[in-house]
Amino acid sequence: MNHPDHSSGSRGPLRLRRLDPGLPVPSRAHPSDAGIDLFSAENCALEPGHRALVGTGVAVAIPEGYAGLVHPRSGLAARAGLSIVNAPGTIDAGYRGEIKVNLVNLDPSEPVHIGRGDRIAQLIIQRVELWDVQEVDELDQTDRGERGHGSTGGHHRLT
Ligand SMILES: O=c1ccn([C@H]2C[C@H](O)[C@@H](COP(=O)(O)OP(=O)(O)OP(=O)(O)O)O2)c(=O)[nH]1
Ligand SMILES: [Mg+2]
Repeated sequence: MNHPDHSSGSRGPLRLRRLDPGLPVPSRAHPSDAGIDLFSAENCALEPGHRALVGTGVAVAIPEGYAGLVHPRSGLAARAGLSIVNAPGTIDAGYRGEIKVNLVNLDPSEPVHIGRGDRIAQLIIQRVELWDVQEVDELDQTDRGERGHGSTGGHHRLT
């Protein structure tokens, strides 16, 4: 069966520069995966609760109207407690610097060792709408109104 190629559409592929040619070009592990896996350009050790801004050795040119979101990888999260402080990190369309990942070790007792070349995060490119902001005196009335932060209940065994 033929599968149409939705990988790049008419906008072309994501343009990426390797700032560190010793690392492979980031790619999807499977053709239909959402995330492009990003490599660590560094070796680092993270003690429990500690964080580090880790380079990926790549810069990208995301087209206007899109953003890059840097998400954690679930395997490393489950196995080692590795996450990202600002998950998901936002890569603006105009940004041409190195993508960096603010890794954090959420394991309570074990350090996490990151090796150069390890896949530490995944980049997801999403369409975004670029809204202007207009200040107003009144907002429209809705059923929810100002109720939030658990106002609908449903937290098992919490008051
Ligand atoms: O995980 C991340 C998040 C951001 N960035 C880069 C790309 C992004 O376009 C830029 C700014 O990110 P953001 O707007 O989230 O940070 P800020 O603290 O608001 O910085 P700025 O004042 O530069 O906008 O930093 C990364 O490399 N990795
Ligand atoms: Mg900003």
